Amino acid sequence: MIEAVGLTKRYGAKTAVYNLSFQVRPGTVTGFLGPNGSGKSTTMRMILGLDRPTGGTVTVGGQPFRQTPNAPRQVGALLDAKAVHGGRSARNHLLSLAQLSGIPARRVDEVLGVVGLHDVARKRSKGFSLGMGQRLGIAAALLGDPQVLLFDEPVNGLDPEGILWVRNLMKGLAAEGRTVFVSSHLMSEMALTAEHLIVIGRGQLMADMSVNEFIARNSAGFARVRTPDEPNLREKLTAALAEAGGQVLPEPDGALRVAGLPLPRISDVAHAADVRLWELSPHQASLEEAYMQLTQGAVDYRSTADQRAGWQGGPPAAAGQGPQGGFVPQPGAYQGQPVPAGAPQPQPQNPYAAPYGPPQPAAAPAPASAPVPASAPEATQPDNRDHRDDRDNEDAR
Ligand SMILES: Nc1ncnc2c1ncn2[C@@H]1O[C@H](COP(=O)(O)OP(=O)(O)OP(=O)(O)O)[C@@H](O)[C@H]1O
Repeated sequence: MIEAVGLTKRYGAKTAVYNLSFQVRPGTVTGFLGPNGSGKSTTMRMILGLDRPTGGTVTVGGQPFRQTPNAPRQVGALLDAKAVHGGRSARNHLLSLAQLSGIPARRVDEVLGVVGLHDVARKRSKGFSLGMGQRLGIAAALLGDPQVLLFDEPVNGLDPEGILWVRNLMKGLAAEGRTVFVSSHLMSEMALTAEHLIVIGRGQLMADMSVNEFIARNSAGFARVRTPDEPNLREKLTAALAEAGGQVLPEPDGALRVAGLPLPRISDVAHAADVRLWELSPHQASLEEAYMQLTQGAVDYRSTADQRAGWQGGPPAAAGQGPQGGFVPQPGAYQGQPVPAGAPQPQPQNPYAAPYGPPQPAAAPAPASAPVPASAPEATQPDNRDHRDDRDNEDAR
């Protein structure tokens, strides 16, 4: 298990990570998400003892990484796949790592087989494609057969087959009871790979919960409604639903997406308007939409075009798209419980984002593991990173 308590990292005036507390448990893949510059790599480097925290602690298996006996056999990591001596062959690169940690040479050939690089094992890695480099980095992480694995953007540069391979590898490692902590920007991929998510924004914890709970809390549900294909029925229903307080959007296939009204109310409104329904189904947004919603205020770098357009997150999810591309009915407004008048609103999880979508019925209270920091960290400074000047990085070398 990885455990961070009050983890903080400052680089001069810049606060990269602030008061971060979380646990990464064995037996599941835990996704680590956050916008660019939110502190994911810094957190991973602190877990691995490569950066020293300014405050707080982080342990792996109960001990700080630097005090872990025979650490490469306990913890494996892929942080930067390019951090390889390009003049060496893949096999020699892994052999040198194995020798440093007392790992037998036969394990090198094993992991080359696992990552599918056996045919190019004797080729110099400087000729490797991005995807091959990622595979070599993953091989290095697996070398010590560790119980704890950290992967920073492991699918970077991989083709669809490689992405599928990484997904199955991560799940397989977790199924063996290992702790697997993986950062990624690919939401759809995370939805398929991770069961649990830790989301940070500007160095602070924003969410620590299962993928399903994350989607349920951070995206508004909606209903898909379809009328018979007869003149004016759709328009008539649209007007009646809007009158009843619903937000109605046309779907490309002729159906309507309705937010803000429970399913029974939609049915009653349609009945009163004398419109027959051919479809009335509950839907939930995708992980990507939920993520955009949660992190929209915590993004450091955004196109000026997005700012001019008042960008508020991604486009609505494709009709009926759940996290795995399927339908995900959620408890709430669309599952038959009427919304009581004056019902308490859920407490927003997100310290940055404004509420989005229609009001939802009262949600379960936020878990203790997802606190909103009481005080904001120092103002974000422009990215002026310079690893050459960073003493912690010098220590690590
Ligand atoms: N050595 C350093 N010196 C100064 N600032 C740094 C250093 N390392 C990181 N930072 C800053 O800390 C913040 C967090 O950076 P970090 O690389 O951890 O984010 P990230 O979430 O991994 O980003 P990305 O998704 O873009 O890789 C950034 O604003 C970055 O500029």
